[in-house]
Amino acid sequence: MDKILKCSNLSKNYGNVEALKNCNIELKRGRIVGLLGPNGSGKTTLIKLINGLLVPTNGELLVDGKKIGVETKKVISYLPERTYLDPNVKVYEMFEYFKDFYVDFDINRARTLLHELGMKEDSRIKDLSKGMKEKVQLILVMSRNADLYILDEPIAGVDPASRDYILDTILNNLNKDATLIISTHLIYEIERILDDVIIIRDGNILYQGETKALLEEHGSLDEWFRKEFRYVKTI
Ligand SMILES: Nc1ncnc2c1ncn2[C@@H]1O[C@H](COP(=O)(O)OP(=O)(O)OP(=O)(O)O)[C@@H](O)[C@H]1O
Repeated sequence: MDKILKCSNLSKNYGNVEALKNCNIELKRGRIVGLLGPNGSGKTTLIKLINGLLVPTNGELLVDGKKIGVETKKVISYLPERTYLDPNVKVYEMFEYFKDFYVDFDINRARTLLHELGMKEDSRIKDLSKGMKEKVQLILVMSRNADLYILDEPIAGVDPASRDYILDTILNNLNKDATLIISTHLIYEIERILDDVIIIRDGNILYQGETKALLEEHGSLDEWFRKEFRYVKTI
Protein backbone atom coordinates (compact mmCIF):
# COMPACT_ATOMS: atom_id res chain seq x y z
CA MET A 1 0.00 0.00 0.00
CA ASP A 2 1.96 3.03 -1.21
CA LYS A 3 -0.87 5.44 -0.29
CA ILE A 4 -0.90 6.39 3.38
CA LEU A 5 -3.99 8.58 3.00
CA LYS A 6 -6.90 8.51 0.61
CA CYS A 7 -9.94 10.79 0.85
CA SER A 8 -12.77 10.23 -1.61
CA ASN A 9 -15.52 12.82 -1.99
CA LEU A 10 -14.95 13.81 1.61
CA SER A 11 -17.35 16.39 3.02
CA LYS A 12 -17.89 17.81 6.48
CA ASN A 13 -20.70 20.14 7.49
CA TYR A 14 -21.16 21.90 10.80
CA GLY A 15 -24.88 22.61 10.72
CA ASN A 16 -25.25 24.56 7.50
CA VAL A 17 -21.54 25.49 7.28
CA GLU A 18 -19.85 23.38 4.60
CA ALA A 19 -16.30 23.18 5.97
CA LEU A 20 -15.09 20.58 3.43
CA LYS A 21 -16.75 19.97 0.08
CA ASN A 22 -16.23 16.74 -1.88
CA CYS A 23 -12.47 16.62 -1.33
CA ASN A 24 -10.32 14.03 -3.08
CA ILE A 25 -6.82 13.64 -1.68
CA GLU A 26 -4.15 10.97 -2.09
CA LEU A 27 -0.88 11.01 -0.19
CA LYS A 28 2.01 8.67 -0.84
CA ARG A 29 4.37 7.33 1.79
CA GLY A 30 7.64 9.10 2.46
CA ARG A 31 6.47 12.63 1.66
CA ILE A 32 6.49 15.91 3.57
CA VAL A 33 3.27 17.68 2.80
CA GLY A 34 2.23 21.26 3.53
CA LEU A 35 -1.46 21.77 4.25
CA LEU A 36 -2.05 25.40 3.42
CA GLY A 37 -5.00 27.73 3.16
CA PRO A 38 -6.40 30.93 4.62
CA ASN A 39 -8.20 31.09 7.98
CA GLY A 40 -11.40 29.08 7.97
CA SER A 41 -10.56 27.16 4.78
CA GLY A 42 -10.98 23.71 6.39
CA LYS A 43 -7.44 22.60 7.37
CA THR A 44 -8.17 21.75 11.01
CA THR A 45 -11.42 20.07 10.01
CA LEU A 46 -9.50 17.79 7.63
CA ILE A 47 -6.90 17.05 10.32
CA LYS A 48 -9.59 16.20 12.89
CA LEU A 49 -11.32 13.89 10.41
CA ILE A 50 -8.04 12.02 9.75
CA ASN A 51 -7.55 11.65 13.50
CA GLY A 52 -11.08 10.38 14.07
CA LEU A 53 -12.03 13.38 16.20
CA LEU A 54 -14.80 14.23 13.74
CA VAL A 55 -16.96 12.02 11.56
CA PRO A 56 -17.41 12.87 7.86
CA THR A 57 -20.82 14.06 6.66
CA ASN A 58 -20.18 12.27 3.36
CA GLY A 59 -17.42 10.43 1.57
CA GLU A 60 -14.69 8.04 2.61
CA LEU A 61 -11.35 8.42 4.38
CA LEU A 62 -8.72 5.68 4.52
CA VAL A 63 -5.39 5.68 6.36
CA ASP A 64 -3.05 2.90 5.25
CA GLY A 65 -6.05 1.39 3.42
CA LYS A 66 -8.14 1.20 6.62
CA LYS A 67 -11.19 3.09 7.80
CA ILE A 68 -10.54 5.46 10.69
CA GLY A 69 -10.51 3.59 14.01
CA VAL A 70 -8.23 2.03 16.60
CA GLU A 71 -5.83 0.60 14.00
CA THR A 72 -5.36 3.92 12.17
CA LYS A 73 -4.87 5.83 15.44
CA LYS A 74 -1.94 3.53 16.27
CA VAL A 75 -0.02 4.66 13.18
CA ILE A 76 -0.75 8.40 13.44
CA SER A 77 1.25 10.77 15.61
CA TYR A 78 -0.71 13.99 16.00
CA LEU A 79 0.25 17.41 17.26
CA PRO A 80 -2.93 19.43 17.86
CA GLU A 81 -2.93 23.21 17.56
CA ARG A 82 -3.58 23.60 21.30
CA THR A 83 -1.45 22.18 24.10
CA TYR A 84 -2.81 19.17 25.97
CA LEU A 85 0.04 18.76 28.46
CA ASP A 86 -0.93 18.40 32.11
CA PRO A 87 0.56 21.55 33.75
CA ASN A 88 1.33 19.74 37.01
CA VAL A 89 3.55 16.94 35.70
CA LYS A 90 7.26 17.08 34.96
CA VAL A 91 8.70 16.59 31.48
CA TYR A 92 10.17 13.17 32.30
CA GLU A 93 6.75 12.05 33.56
CA MET A 94 5.24 12.97 30.18
CA PHE A 95 8.01 10.95 28.49
CA GLU A 96 7.20 7.94 30.70
CA TYR A 97 3.50 8.36 30.10
CA PHE A 98 4.08 8.35 26.32
CA LYS A 99 6.38 5.32 26.63
CA ASP A 100 3.64 3.39 28.45
CA PHE A 101 0.95 4.53 26.07
CA TYR A 102 2.70 4.17 22.69
CA VAL A 103 4.78 1.08 21.91
CA ASP A 104 6.54 3.05 19.15
CA PHE A 105 7.73 5.85 21.49
CA ASP A 106 11.52 6.20 21.53
CA ILE A 107 12.32 7.71 24.94
CA ASN A 108 16.02 8.02 24.18
CA ARG A 109 15.28 10.09 21.11
CA ALA A 110 12.98 12.31 23.21
CA ARG A 111 15.72 12.82 25.83
CA THR A 112 18.31 13.69 23.19
CA LEU A 113 16.04 16.20 21.47
CA LEU A 114 15.12 17.82 24.78
CA HIS A 115 18.76 18.12 25.73
CA GLU A 116 19.67 19.58 22.32
CA LEU A 117 16.97 22.22 22.75
CA GLY A 118 18.50 23.19 26.09
CA MET A 119 15.63 21.99 28.28
CA LYS A 120 15.55 19.82 31.38
CA GLU A 121 13.58 16.66 32.11
CA ASP A 122 12.74 17.67 35.67
CA SER A 123 11.02 20.93 34.67
CA ARG A 124 7.36 21.12 35.53
CA ILE A 125 5.17 21.83 32.50
CA LYS A 126 3.50 24.85 34.13
CA ASP A 127 6.90 26.48 34.68
CA LEU A 128 7.75 26.38 30.96
CA SER A 129 7.11 29.25 28.57
CA LYS A 130 4.52 28.84 25.78
CA GLY A 131 7.23 28.18 23.19
CA MET A 132 9.00 25.67 25.47
CA LYS A 133 5.73 23.78 25.99
CA GLU A 134 5.31 23.66 22.21
CA LYS A 135 8.80 22.24 21.88
CA VAL A 136 8.09 19.52 24.47
CA GLN A 137 4.88 18.61 22.69
CA LEU A 138 6.64 18.45 19.33
CA ILE A 139 9.38 16.26 20.83
CA LEU A 140 6.72 13.87 22.16
CA VAL A 141 5.06 13.62 18.77
CA MET A 142 8.26 13.27 16.75
CA SER A 143 9.73 10.65 19.10
CA ARG A 144 7.13 8.13 18.02
CA ASN A 145 7.94 5.87 15.07
CA ALA A 146 4.66 6.52 13.29
CA ASP A 147 3.63 6.10 9.65
CA LEU A 148 1.81 9.41 9.51
CA TYR A 149 2.69 12.53 11.48
CA ILE A 150 0.19 15.37 11.52
CA LEU A 151 1.40 18.67 12.89
CA ASP A 152 -1.15 21.48 13.25
CA GLU A 153 0.78 24.78 13.51
CA PRO A 154 3.93 23.20 15.03
CA ILE A 155 6.22 26.25 15.07
CA ALA A 156 3.85 29.19 15.58
CA GLY A 157 4.98 29.91 19.15
CA VAL A 158 8.62 28.98 18.65
CA ASP A 159 11.24 31.73 18.31
CA PRO A 160 12.78 32.17 14.83
CA ALA A 161 16.21 30.94 15.96
CA SER A 162 14.71 27.60 17.06
CA ARG A 163 12.49 27.15 14.00
CA ASP A 164 15.24 26.02 11.65
CA TYR A 165 16.60 23.67 14.28
CA ILE A 166 13.15 22.19 14.79
CA LEU A 167 12.51 21.77 11.08
CA ASP A 168 15.90 20.08 10.67
CA THR A 169 15.10 17.89 13.68
CA ILE A 170 11.84 16.86 12.07
CA LEU A 171 13.63 15.98 8.84
CA ASN A 172 16.47 14.11 10.52
CA ASN A 173 14.17 11.98 12.64
CA LEU A 174 11.75 11.03 9.95
CA ASN A 175 11.73 7.45 8.76
CA LYS A 176 12.03 7.42 4.94
CA ASP A 177 8.62 5.74 4.56
CA ALA A 178 6.80 8.04 6.97
CA THR A 179 4.61 10.86 5.75
CA LEU A 180 4.35 14.19 7.52
CA ILE A 181 1.54 16.69 7.11
CA ILE A 182 2.26 20.20 8.36
CA SER A 183 -0.48 22.77 8.56
CA THR A 184 0.88 26.26 9.02
CA HIS A 185 0.59 29.90 8.07
CA LEU A 186 4.40 30.24 8.30
CA ILE A 187 4.85 29.26 4.67
CA TYR A 188 8.13 31.09 4.13
CA GLU A 189 9.71 29.14 7.00
CA ILE A 190 8.65 25.70 5.82
CA GLU A 191 8.50 25.82 2.03
CA ARG A 192 12.07 24.56 1.68
CA ILE A 193 11.22 21.24 3.31
CA LEU A 194 7.94 20.46 1.53
CA ASP A 195 7.77 17.75 -1.15
CA ASP A 196 4.07 18.32 -1.80
CA VAL A 197 1.40 20.84 -0.97
CA ILE A 198 -2.35 20.69 -0.51
CA ILE A 199 -3.98 24.08 -0.77
CA ILE A 200 -7.53 24.48 0.49
CA ARG A 201 -9.85 27.37 -0.19
CA ASP A 202 -13.41 27.53 1.20
CA GLY A 203 -13.46 23.77 1.77
CA ASN A 204 -12.30 22.94 -1.78
CA ILE A 205 -8.93 21.53 -2.80
CA LEU A 206 -7.42 24.29 -4.91
CA TYR A 207 -4.11 22.53 -5.59
CA GLN A 208 -2.58 19.18 -4.74
CA GLY A 209 0.80 18.15 -6.03
CA GLU A 210 4.53 18.67 -5.91
CA THR A 211 5.89 21.85 -4.40
CA LYS A 212 8.54 21.89 -7.15
CA ALA A 213 5.93 22.63 -9.82
CA LEU A 214 4.57 25.62 -7.91
CA LEU A 215 8.05 26.90 -7.10
CA GLU A 216 9.14 26.68 -10.73
CA GLU A 217 6.12 28.69 -11.77
CA HIS A 218 6.00 31.25 -8.96
CA GLY A 219 9.47 31.33 -7.34
CA SER A 220 8.19 31.25 -3.76
CA LEU A 221 5.16 29.58 -2.24
CA ASP A 222 4.85 32.35 0.29
CA GLU A 223 4.66 35.06 -2.39
CA TRP A 224 2.27 33.00 -4.49
CA PHE A 225 0.04 32.51 -1.46
CA ARG A 226 0.04 36.23 -0.61
CA LYS A 227 -0.99 37.14 -4.18
CA GLU A 228 -3.55 34.36 -4.57
CA PHE A 229 -5.28 35.08 -1.26
CA ARG A 230 -4.80 38.85 -1.17
CA TYR A 231 -7.57 40.35 0.91
CA VAL A 232 -9.87 42.39 -1.32
CA LYS A 233 -12.02 44.96 0.40
CA THR A 234 -15.55 44.57 -0.87
CA ILE A 235 -17.26 47.51 0.85
N1 LIG B 1 -17.12 23.35 15.74
C1 LIG B 1 -17.51 24.13 14.71
N2 LIG B 1 -18.80 24.52 14.58
C2 LIG B 1 -19.21 25.27 13.55
N3 LIG B 1 -18.41 25.69 12.55
C3 LIG B 1 -17.11 25.33 12.62
C4 LIG B 1 -16.60 24.52 13.70
N4 LIG B 1 -15.27 24.32 13.49
C5 LIG B 1 -14.99 24.96 12.34
N5 LIG B 1 -16.08 25.55 11.82
C6 LIG B 1 -16.14 26.31 10.55
O1 LIG B 1 -15.65 25.46 9.53
C7 LIG B 1 -14.84 26.21 8.62
C8 LIG B 1 -13.45 25.59 8.56
O2 LIG B 1 -12.82 25.75 9.82
P1 LIG B 1 -11.38 25.15 10.16
O3 LIG B 1 -11.14 25.32 11.61
O4 LIG B 1 -11.31 23.78 9.61
O5 LIG B 1 -10.45 26.11 9.31
P2 LIG B 1 -8.84 26.27 9.28
O6 LIG B 1 -8.44 26.27 7.84
O7 LIG B 1 -8.22 25.29 10.17
O8 LIG B 1 -8.69 27.75 9.87
P3 LIG B 1 -7.45 28.47 10.67
O9 LIG B 1 -6.36 28.67 9.68
O10 LIG B 1 -8.07 29.77 11.10
O11 LIG B 1 -7.10 27.59 11.83
C9 LIG B 1 -14.89 27.67 9.08
O12 LIG B 1 -15.93 28.31 8.38
C10 LIG B 1 -15.25 27.54 10.56
O13 LIG B 1 -15.95 28.68 10.99
